[in-house]
Amino acid sequence: MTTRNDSTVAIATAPPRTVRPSRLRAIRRSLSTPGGIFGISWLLLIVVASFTAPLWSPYGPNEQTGSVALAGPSAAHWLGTDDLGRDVLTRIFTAGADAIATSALGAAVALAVAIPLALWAASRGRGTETVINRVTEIAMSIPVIIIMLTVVGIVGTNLPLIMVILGLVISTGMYRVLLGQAKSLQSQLYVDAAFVDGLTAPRVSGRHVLPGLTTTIMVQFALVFSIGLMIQTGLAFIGFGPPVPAPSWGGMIQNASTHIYDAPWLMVPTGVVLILTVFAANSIGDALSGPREKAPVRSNTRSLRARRAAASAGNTEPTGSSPVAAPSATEPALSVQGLHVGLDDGTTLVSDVSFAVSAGRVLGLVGESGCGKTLTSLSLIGLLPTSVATTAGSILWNGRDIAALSEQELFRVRGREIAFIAQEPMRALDPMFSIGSQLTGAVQRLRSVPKREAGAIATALLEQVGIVDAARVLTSYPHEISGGMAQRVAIAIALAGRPRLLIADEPTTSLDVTVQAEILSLLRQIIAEEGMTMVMVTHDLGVVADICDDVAVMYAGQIVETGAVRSVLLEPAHPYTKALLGADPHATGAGGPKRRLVSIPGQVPAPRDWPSSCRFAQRCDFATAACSGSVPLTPRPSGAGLSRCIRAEELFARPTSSLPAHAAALKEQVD
Ligand SMILES: Nc1ncnc2c1ncn2[C@@H]1O[C@H](COP(=O)(O)OP(=O)(O)OP(=O)(O)O)[C@@H](O)[C@H]1O
Repeated sequence: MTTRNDSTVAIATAPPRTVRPSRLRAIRRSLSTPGGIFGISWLLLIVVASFTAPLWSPYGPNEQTGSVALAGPSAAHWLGTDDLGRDVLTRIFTAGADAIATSALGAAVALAVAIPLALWAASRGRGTETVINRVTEIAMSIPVIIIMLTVVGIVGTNLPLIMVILGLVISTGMYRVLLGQAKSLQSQLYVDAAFVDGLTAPRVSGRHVLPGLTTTIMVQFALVFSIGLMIQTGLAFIGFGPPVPAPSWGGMIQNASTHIYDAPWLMVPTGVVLILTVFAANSIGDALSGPREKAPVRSNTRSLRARRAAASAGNTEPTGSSPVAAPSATEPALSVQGLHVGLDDGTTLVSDVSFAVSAGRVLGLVGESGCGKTLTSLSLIGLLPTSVATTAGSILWNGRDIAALSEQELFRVRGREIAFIAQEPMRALDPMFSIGSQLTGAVQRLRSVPKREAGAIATALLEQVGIVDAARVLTSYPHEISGGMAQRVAIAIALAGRPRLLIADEPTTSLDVTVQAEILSLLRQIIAEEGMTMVMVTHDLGVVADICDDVAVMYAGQIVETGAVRSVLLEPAHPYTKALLGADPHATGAGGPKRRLVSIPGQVPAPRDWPSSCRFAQRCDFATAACSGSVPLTPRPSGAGLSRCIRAEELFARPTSSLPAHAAALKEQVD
C-alpha cells in the first residue's frame, strides 16, 4: 500500500468496489478447494436424493420381492436387495432423510446453546466464565455413551429427542472451543472502539465478535453433524434405532453383518454411503479451517477490553497527599486527583497521579514503556483491561467523577463526551465491515440521526480528516486502505459523537514518519477548530513539543514532573526528564550542533519492584543517600509546575553538556 505525503490523501491503491463481506468471500474460497467441492457435492446429492426418494424410486422402502432376496447389483436393483428382497438403494436414501435431518438438529441445538454461552462468558469477565466453565466441566466429565444409553432407556427410540439431548451434551465441548476464540476477538481494539462508540455489550458481541466466529461455527457444525450421524448409526446397530421395518443406516448395517459370509456385498452400499457422508461433512470442516482460516491477531501487549470495576468511595484506599497539578489559567475541564490503578491481586500499577487539563488545552503524558501512561489514559474513559481497576482517586470531567460512574453511565459518556484514538488504527477497525458501515453506524448511534443523514455526516467527517476520496473510502474495507488513512478514519469515528475530550494513545507510533507528521498536523487542526481538550499519550518528546501545551512526565507509575511544555522541556527539573531529553532522537540535527544520543541505563522497575525511595534513584546520575526516602511532588524551581526530586533546585541551576543543543532544537519546535 502506498501513502501520500500531502495533507489530504486519496485511497492508496485502487481497490475493486467491495460490497460483499470479506468473511463470506473467504468461506466461498475455502469451499472451492477439492475437499470442499467434494463435501458440498456429496451432501447435496444425498440430501436431495434422500428427501425426494419417494418421487424417483420405483420401490417402496419396505416393499418385499422375496424372489430376489440377497441379490447383488442389477438393472432392476442397482445396489441389490436385502434378505427380505427389499431394494437397498431405496432404503438407503429413505433412511438418509431422517439421519441427515436429526444429525443436523443435534448440531443446531449444540450451537444454539454454545454460541450464546461463549459470547456471554467472553463479555462478562472472569467470574461468569469460571461459573460456566465449572458447570460445563461437570457435564463433560460424564461419558457421552452413558448419557446416551440412559436417555434411550428413558425416551426410547425417539430419534429427534435423542439428537436434541446429544446436542445439549456436545454443546459443552463446543462452548470451550468457541469461548477461546470469542475471548480473543473480545480483546481486539476494534471491540474496545465499539464500546467507546457507545454500543452495549450484547450488541458488541453480536456485531463484532459473533461474525468473527462464523468459520469456527461452521466447522463445529460439520463436526457435530458427523458425530451425530455416527452415534445414531451406532444406536440403531445395537437395536435402538427406528422401529422395524423402518429403514435406518445402523439397522441396515446390522442386518448386513448377519449375512457377512453368505452375502458380503450387502455391507458395502450402506457402509460406503455412511463413510462418504461422514467424510463429506469432515471435508467441509477441513476446507473451512484450512490455510485461509487465520487465527485472530491479538492486540499487542495490552488487552483493552472494556471493563472497569466500580471505584466507589467505599472501596477506595486513602490517597495520601496528592499535590494538585500545575495551576492553569482557566478552570480545568479534566481534573485527575490521587488516581491509583491496580490489579485485582492488590498490585498497584499507577500511583497517586494528579493532573488537570483546562478546556481547549492539550496535555502530553510522556515516559518510557511501562510507566503507566496507557493505564492512566484508559482510566479516563473507564476502559481498563480485565483484572485492572481504578482503586482510588477521582477523575473529574466537567464536574462528574468518571471513576465513580456505572457502566451504563459510561456508555453515555464514551464517544459522546470523551473519545479515544488508539495506537493501531487497523486494529481499531473491524476488518469485516466497510469503513462506511462502521463510520455511519457510529454517527447514527452517537448523534441519533437517520441513516441517510448519518451517511452525509460520515462523508463530511472523512473530508474533515483530510480524505479527498470520501465516497470511495466509505465503500472500502480496512485492509484496503493504508495505515495513515486508517488512522484518519479512526479519528473521524472518534469525532462522530462530537466529543469534547479526545484521548489519543500514541496515535502516530505505528505510522511511518511522513504520515506521523500529517496525523499530528491533522490533530492540531481539529483541536484548534473544535476547541477540544486532549490528552496525548506518547513516548516522543518531539510530539509533546509539537502539539501539547502541558506535559506530565511519568516514571514507574508516578508523575515525576509536570508543567507547561516550554518550561519542562527547556528547563527540566527532574533527572528523568533530563535523561529523556538526552535520549530523544528527534532533536538531533535540528539546528544545533550534532550530539550523541544518550541511552538511559537500566530499565523501568516492574510495579512489584518499586522501591519506597525515589523510584528513579537506581538509574539516576544525581542520586545521593538522601534520595532513599519517599519524594513528594514540589513546585519546580522556575515556579511553574511540579517536580518529584529533592535536588531539583540544584539540577535546575546545573546545565549538562548535551542539553543546551537539544534544548535549542526543541525550542525551535516549541516556538
Ligand atoms: N492488563 C494488565 N495486567 C497486568 N499488568 C498490566 C496490565 N496492563 C499494564 N500492566 C502493567 O502496568 C504498568 C503500566 O503499563 P502501561 O501500559 O500503562 O504503561 P505505558 O507507559 O503505557 O507503556 P507503553 O508505552 O508500552 O504502552 C506496566 O508495568 C505494565 O506491565
